[in-house]
Amino acid sequence: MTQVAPASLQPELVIGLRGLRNQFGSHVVHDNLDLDVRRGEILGVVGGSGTGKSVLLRSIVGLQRPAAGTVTVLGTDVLSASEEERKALEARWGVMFQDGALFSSLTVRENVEVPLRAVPGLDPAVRVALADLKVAMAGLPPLAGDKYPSELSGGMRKRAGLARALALDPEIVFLDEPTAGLDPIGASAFDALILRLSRSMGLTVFLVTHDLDTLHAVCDRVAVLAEKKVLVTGTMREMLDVDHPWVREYFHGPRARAALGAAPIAQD
Ligand SMILES: Nc1ncnc2c1ncn2[C@@H]1O[C@H](COP(=O)(O)OP(=O)(O)OP(=O)(O)O)[C@@H](O)[C@H]1O
Repeated sequence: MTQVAPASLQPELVIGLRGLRNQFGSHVVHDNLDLDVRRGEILGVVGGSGTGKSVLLRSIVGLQRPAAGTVTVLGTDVLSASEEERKALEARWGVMFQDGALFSSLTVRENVEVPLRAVPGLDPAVRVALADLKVAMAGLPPLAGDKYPSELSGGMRKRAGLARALALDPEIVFLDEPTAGLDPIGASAFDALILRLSRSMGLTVFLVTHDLDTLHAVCDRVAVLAEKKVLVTGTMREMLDVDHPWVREYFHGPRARAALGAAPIAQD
């Protein structure tokens, strides 16, 4: 008999996608896609190139309107939310895009201040102090706050993008390929930072990645995009038993074996 955990012990869902469909003209990217994300977990979203990982992220945060389906985030139906509800919701999540998506004419501190400017009645000196705190939390040296994005390395720009995503103390952060373009040492430092922030702040992390080392090092669960939907979700260990050509190739290939040998594993 299946044992059902009492409601108080069941993980709280912070994102629920049901029957999601995304298409561009006649090109269907997602069809009848379902996905749940639990509070406090780090979920890695993987899939072949063009399977729609970024489109999925964009449709959750409201940058891409799905053709069908529902998107529920923190209990709010995103697609039918009023402007006011959406604004309230956006204050509870942060997004870090691949290149950091920083404003080039603003310093790092000023970039991090941008979301804080929406907080009514926040004293400018407090805003600056909060921005400096987020810069430090993202692992940047204090002087980085005065620099312009063009003066930073790629890894530092990513950290600056993360600092901005953390500006409003979000409950969820969305990270689009955070380690792409980083050298292996920079990438593992970024992995460690994500893990530390998630565990210490109870952050839920929705992480699009191709990086097997990242999956091994930080992800509690993995969701595989294939055949226009989330084909399977589970731990890295569970992925090894999935009988699907792409999943087998990805999780059993030479790169996967190297990552498995190299990385400390965050889950069983
Ligand atoms: N604005 C757009 N207009 C038309 N087609 C788009 C648009 N955005 C994405 N697509 C298409 O949707 C598909 C999925 O794109 P997406 O960027 O989400 O893939 P991905 O899984 O993130 O790929 P990669 O791993 O290469 O980054 C691709 O075929 C892409 O060309």
